[in-house]
Amino acid sequence: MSTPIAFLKGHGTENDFVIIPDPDNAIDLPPAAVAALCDRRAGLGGDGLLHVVRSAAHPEAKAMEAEAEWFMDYRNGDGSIAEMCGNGVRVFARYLQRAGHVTEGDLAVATRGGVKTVHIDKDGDVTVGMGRARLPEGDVTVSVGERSWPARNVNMGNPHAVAFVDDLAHAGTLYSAPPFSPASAYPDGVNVEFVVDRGPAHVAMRVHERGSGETRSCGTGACAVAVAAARRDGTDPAVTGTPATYTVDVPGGTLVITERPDGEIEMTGPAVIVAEGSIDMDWLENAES
Ligand SMILES: N[C@@H](CCC[C@H](N)C(=O)O)C(=O)O
Repeated sequence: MSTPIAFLKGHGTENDFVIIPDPDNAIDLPPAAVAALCDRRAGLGGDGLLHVVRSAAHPEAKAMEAEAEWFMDYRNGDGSIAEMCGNGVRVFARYLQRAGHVTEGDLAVATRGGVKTVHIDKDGDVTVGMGRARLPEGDVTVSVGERSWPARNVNMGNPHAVAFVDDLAHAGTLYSAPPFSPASAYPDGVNVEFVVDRGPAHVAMRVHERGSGETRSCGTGACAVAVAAARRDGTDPAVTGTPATYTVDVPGGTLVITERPDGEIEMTGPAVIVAEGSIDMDWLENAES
């Protein structure tokens, strides 16, 4: 029998993750293994997987090792790779704190989207510096059934299409990815957010995530929504010189997003570890094949 490997389970506003601590990058995690672990019925269940590796031990992170000791090797629930996961990096930091690798305060985490600065409160929220949003030009239309809406392109390291709707129920079941046009708009796929207003600088969203389906939260998505809502409201901190803060309700909780005059975006919310255990390697090897 193969040696079991350790896992933890955590979530940030109910965007949930299987966490695999692997400082030396010794565990092979092909897409089929990730998908099996994230399966909610036959596996552990998760929107995605956080592979916790020292930057020095991972070829994609080696160049960041001087800035950040740890690399978040993030995978979507279907096994695909994504550039960035905003809730994931907050849960990743909470894991490092719990494992004793870091204490509360500031730390740097390497991601495929670059090095991110995270601030951990001992028993409270975790804040991440998400970098700047890019707002590529281009008209995109997102559809659900007979309804369609113009969507704003927002890139937070990963691609988002943000559509303002009258009612979040109009997004339907979101069992499959909402179609968009032109079809060439997102050659690598896209995360789609549906947004309604709740009050001044306060919105609510649902999201269909690339590689995971509908999730109960998406951190990069919440940042994309906050920026799209601010621009729609005529607010641009780079112009006013004043930070803009938006509250974004997601089905799994609330995230608070601040965009500063230099364009840097910070996101704050809870990050929780809920369980730890070990994975039966015979099961995993069978599940992969
Ligand atoms: N849930 C994440 C985003 C994860 C990546 C996304 N599905 C993609 O493929 O870009 C978040 O909290 O940002």
